[in-house]
Amino acid sequence: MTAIETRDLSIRFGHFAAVSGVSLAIAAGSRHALIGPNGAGKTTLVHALTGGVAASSGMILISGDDVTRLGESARVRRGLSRTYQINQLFRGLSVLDNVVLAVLERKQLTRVFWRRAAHDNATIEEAREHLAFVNLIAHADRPVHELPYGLQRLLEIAVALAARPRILVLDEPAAGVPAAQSEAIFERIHALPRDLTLLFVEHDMNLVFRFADRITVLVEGRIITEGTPAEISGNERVREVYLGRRGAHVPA
Ligand SMILES: Nc1ncnc2c1ncn2[C@@H]1O[C@H](COP(=O)(O)OP(=O)(O)OP(=O)(O)O)[C@@H](O)[C@H]1O
Repeated sequence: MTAIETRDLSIRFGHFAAVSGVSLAIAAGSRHALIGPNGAGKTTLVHALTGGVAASSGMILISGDDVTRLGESARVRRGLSRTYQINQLFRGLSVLDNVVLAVLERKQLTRVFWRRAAHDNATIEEAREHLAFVNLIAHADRPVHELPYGLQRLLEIAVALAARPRILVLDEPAAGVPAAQSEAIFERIHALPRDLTLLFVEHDMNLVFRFADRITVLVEGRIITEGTPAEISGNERVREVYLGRRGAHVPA
C-alpha cells in the first residue's frame, strides 16, 4: 500500500519551477531517502507534502486520499508528521515540556487546558516515553537552549513522535551535527517501529545507503531516478551528479 504519493506535482515561485512534474509513491513501512544536490528542490517538495507550501499543479495523496488542498494540521491529523532542517523547538522551555506540549497539541488541549493539562499524568508519562526512546530522559528537566545541538535534533524526533504519526518526514535530521552524533541520530531513526513510514532528506551518502531501503534522486526539481541503494549506487547519472560534491561520495 502507498502511504504518501504525489502525482505530477509542480511548485512554482513566480516563473521558477522548484519542483516539476514529480510523481513519487512511498510504500507503507518503507525507509525512503530523497537525495539531490543543493537547490534540487528537496525541501520544497517536503514542504509541499506536509502542507507548508501550496502545490501549483498536481496532486498529493495520503493513504489514497487527496490532501492537496488541506493545511498542515489537517495532514498531521491524517498521520503525517515532520521535523525541520532548522529546529522549531521552544528553546526557553524544558526538554520534557517541549514534548508535553506536542502531546497536548495532538490531544487538542493546548489552548484550553495548558496549565492544568501540563500536570496530567498520562500526558507526562507519554512524553517521557518519547524522550526515553531518543535516550533523553536524563535531560528531561534541562532547558532546551542548554542542550548540545545533536541532542536537540533527537528531541525534535521525540516531538514529532508525540503526534503519533504513521508517516514521518525528516528534513536533514542530522544537519549541523558532528559525524559521530549523526550516527546516533540515525541509529534511533532506524529503531523506529517498522510500520512507521519514513521519508528523509540527507546529504551524507554513507548514511543514506546504510539506512534507506529506497532512494529517489531529485535534480533541478525533477526525479532523475529511483531505486534500491544497489540500483542507485550503480547508476551512472547519479555518479555524474554527485562526483566531487560535498560529502557526496556514492558508496559502490
Ligand atoms: N519561497 C521561495 N521563493 C523563491 N524561490 C525559492 C523559494 N523556496 C525555494 N526556492 C528555490 O527553489 C530551489 C529549490 O530549493 P530547495 O531549498 O527546495 O532545495 P534543496 O534541494 O532542499 O536544497 P538544499 O540541499 O540546499 O537544502 C532553489 O533554487 C531555491 O532558491
